[in-house]
Amino acid sequence: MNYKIAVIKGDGIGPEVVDSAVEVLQSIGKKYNHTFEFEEVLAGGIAYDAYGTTLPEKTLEVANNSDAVLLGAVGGPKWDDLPGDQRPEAALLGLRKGLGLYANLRPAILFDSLADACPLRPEIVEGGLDVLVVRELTGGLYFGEKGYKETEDMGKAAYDVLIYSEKEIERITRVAFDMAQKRGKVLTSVDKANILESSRLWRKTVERIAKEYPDVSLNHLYVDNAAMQLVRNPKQFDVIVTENMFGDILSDEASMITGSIGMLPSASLGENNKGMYEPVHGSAPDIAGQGKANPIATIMSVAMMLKYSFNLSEEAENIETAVRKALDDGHRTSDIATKDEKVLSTKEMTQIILGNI
Ligand SMILES: NC(=O)c1ccc[n+]([C@@H]2O[C@H](COP(=O)([O-])OP(=O)(O)OC[C@H]3O[C@@H](n4cnc5c(N)ncnc54)[C@H](O)[C@@H]3O)[C@@H](O)[C@H]2O)c1
Ligand SMILES: CC(C)[C@H](C(=O)O)[C@@H](O)C(=O)O
Ligand SMILES: [Mg+2]
Repeated sequence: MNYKIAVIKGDGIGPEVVDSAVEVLQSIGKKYNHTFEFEEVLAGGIAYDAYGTTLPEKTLEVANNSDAVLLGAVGGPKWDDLPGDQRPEAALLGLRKGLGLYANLRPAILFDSLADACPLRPEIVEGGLDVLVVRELTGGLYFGEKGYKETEDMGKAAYDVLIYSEKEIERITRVAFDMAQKRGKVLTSVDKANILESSRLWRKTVERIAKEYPDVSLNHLYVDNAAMQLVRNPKQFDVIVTENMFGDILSDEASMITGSIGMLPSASLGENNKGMYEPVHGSAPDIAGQGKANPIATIMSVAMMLKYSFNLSEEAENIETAVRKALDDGHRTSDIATKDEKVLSTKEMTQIILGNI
């Protein structure tokens, strides 16, 4: 089969980790006789420098006309002083909204051989860890009305509105229940229903949808407690569903349990098979251009692309097995290396994984 992939490398370590993932896709293509056609387009700071806009129309058009999108990361100190709607990060939100990608899957899996890289005590993560964060991606604080206003006695103020409709909550809840049904059948919905009106609607809606999934056990946690429970006893979680901002924060926290944020992939999905695949981490300006970035999050993101957008489960598993073997054989980038382990560069780790495909 022929698959068209829009490639958006972005800023910082984005190009380094995307190059690794593209090589992995090419190798899978050769092995299984698929043609992956890549079209590179710009978004983020690099697009701002080239065209004066972080999300050129052509980028959205190519993304829309592709079977899937592969994205590195956007942003960096160079563009931090731009107005909010012109920042590189706004391009990412534009892509998510523009492509209708409301469901963000962020699986946090602790590989056995990385137990040493996990900052939690061994007995807390014994037997492995496999948590899926299902993050709502096109609503909430990120997309509500925002702006500035003058107050009477406190001077200038800024605001971001947190708004969720029932429909938005229903569709992400269904995605989470569907996922839980295929996994451990436990769903934890995370909100702040003791304070936020939007969370009270969230909880009520999740409970209503739960009636369609009697085989899945549902529980609710407030987000502050969920953040604590993730480090106290992460094994209690199977699937977590939550709104945009809480999901952003909890998935970074979950990533560290897997050893490093450099390990966590993601899939952003909508109503059809088209998805955008990106590592959970950012552009890591502190290590950009040094060949230090861990490419595994992006490589595992293309495994998710094969599974969710192209329905190529065997090929996806081949990538997962290749990554697992590289780790089992003791290969480490700097973020997951402990003590005296030899540290590999981005390219060296990629070569090891390619050798396992
Ligand atoms: N999806 C995205 O495009 C995305 C996501 C998060 C942050 N950002 C942007 O990235 C920039 C930097 O943000 P930040 O520093 O808060 O978060 P970050 O994820 O870029 O980096 C946090 C820390 O993790 C390390 N790290 C991240 N990815 C790594 C990898 N693959 N291998 C090894 N170490 C890795 C970094 O070196 C840094 O110390 C900001 O402009 C931010 O807005 C973009
Ligand atoms: C860069 C930023 C807009 C983005 C988000 O908050 O969604 C990032 O942190 C992520 O987790 O993908
Ligand atoms: Mg984030």
